[in-house]
Amino acid sequence: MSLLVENLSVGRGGLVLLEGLDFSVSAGEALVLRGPNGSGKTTLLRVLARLQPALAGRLSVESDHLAYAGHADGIKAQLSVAENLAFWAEVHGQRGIDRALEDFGLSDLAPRRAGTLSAGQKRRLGLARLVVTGRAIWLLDEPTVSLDSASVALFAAAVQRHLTGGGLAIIATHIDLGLPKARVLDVSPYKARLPEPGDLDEAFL
Ligand SMILES: Nc1ncnc2c1ncn2[C@@H]1O[C@H](COP(=O)(O)OP(=O)(O)OP(=O)(O)O)[C@@H](O)[C@H]1O
Repeated sequence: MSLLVENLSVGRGGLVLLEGLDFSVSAGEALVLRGPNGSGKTTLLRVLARLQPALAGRLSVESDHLAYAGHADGIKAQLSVAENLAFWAEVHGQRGIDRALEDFGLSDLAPRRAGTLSAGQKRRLGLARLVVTGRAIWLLDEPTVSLDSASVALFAAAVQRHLTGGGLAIIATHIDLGLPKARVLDVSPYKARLPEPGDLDEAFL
């Protein structure tokens, strides 16, 4: 199990944001993406998750192994916490939600309608979804937003268990997750050069 990126360029809205990215992540490893607001971390994660195409370069990963958690929690408000997780488990052909409930401190909230959860509880449910997918490659965008320090520790422990079990994780975050062995990739050096006025074709001026 691995994810390999070679000379990758990514962008949004017609602009190249990052170019020349080269990295690989293997089973058992976590890669933390860092960089200022707007530098392109979300865009990179969306490309890795195959939600949008790369502009250039190569991405080698098996799509069937990907689990993406973006800014939206993807929670069904009318269903209970347990029903949400059971739904996602079934979608991914998995059984059993107890470990996900325990990992994210949701056991007591299992019967609660998800729409009534607090922001941090919703986020924990959104992250617990990853566990029930049974997928090996977690792509996580700002996973700790709304989480208190105890919940950040729960999340870090869940990621560590995932890595120990042979999974891998790529995580965009501005905070220290407390994952001692995680590698850090600062995307800033890969920032694409903006086109100079002289680069524009006269026909378009
Ligand atoms: N749908 C879109 N259309 C055009 N531009 C976009 C779109 N989405 C994002 N952008 C722009 O792309 C750039 C990169 O955004 P991105 O969300 O990838 O950055 P980020 O590094 O994840 O930022 P943050 O740390 O704030 O989450 C930003 O300038 C942003 O405004």
